[in-house]
Amino acid sequence: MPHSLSAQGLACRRGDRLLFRGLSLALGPGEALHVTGANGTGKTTLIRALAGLLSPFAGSVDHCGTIGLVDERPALDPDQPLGKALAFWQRVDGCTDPSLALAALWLEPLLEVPVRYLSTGQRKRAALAALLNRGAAIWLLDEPLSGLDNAAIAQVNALVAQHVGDGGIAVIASHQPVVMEGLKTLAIEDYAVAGEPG
Ligand SMILES: Nc1ncnc2c1ncn2[C@@H]1O[C@H](COP(=O)(O)OP(=O)(O)OP(=O)(O)O)[C@@H](O)[C@H]1O
Repeated sequence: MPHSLSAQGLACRRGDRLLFRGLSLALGPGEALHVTGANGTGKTTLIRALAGLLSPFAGSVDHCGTIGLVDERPALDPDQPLGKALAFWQRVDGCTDPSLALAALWLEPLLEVPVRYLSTGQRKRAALAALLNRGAAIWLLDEPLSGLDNAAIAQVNALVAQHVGDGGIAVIASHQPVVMEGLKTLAIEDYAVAGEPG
């Protein structure tokens, strides 16, 4: 069955506040969506709902294909050298050749460095390498460009474009511009609940 990700009539609340409602989307192979919105409007909440980590208040999410999530939590053991921390996920994800991901994100010189010593941008690149190694069809990326320098931003844009060009699906929540042909956009404010400031 082809990969897909969809949401119907989604409403999500955090605490006692309804953030958005009536949000529907449908993505198939080779489609990408840029989720935009001011701080606190619910981009992270939407990504977590799409990942199945948060139950929506109303509506539903369906997907077909493996999900790979990158968010502010890199899920890499801070006490391990980067190479070992990544190797843990390589075993979990059944990745036999991490060399492409390490090269694509310029991580080879950092493999002996404990994760806790990595800079913000280096840590983000490491999380993206783990995503590449996962081989997931559906990428859910929450602020994947934050903390990255210009070269890394260009590289991540290229990697996402390549993933989508290869038939993958990507949802990218980002304040920064995402450069990709055919990219759809979802402004989360369009689904904000009236009288509920962000
Ligand atoms: N566990 C929680 N309990 C209560 N409120 C929460 C919780 N987590 C988040 N919120 C609130 O929900 C709102 C949406 O948060 P969310 O992280 O989804 O926004 P965002 O659009 O991703 O923001 P940003 O651009 O700053 O990353 C915010 O007002 C936030 O304070």
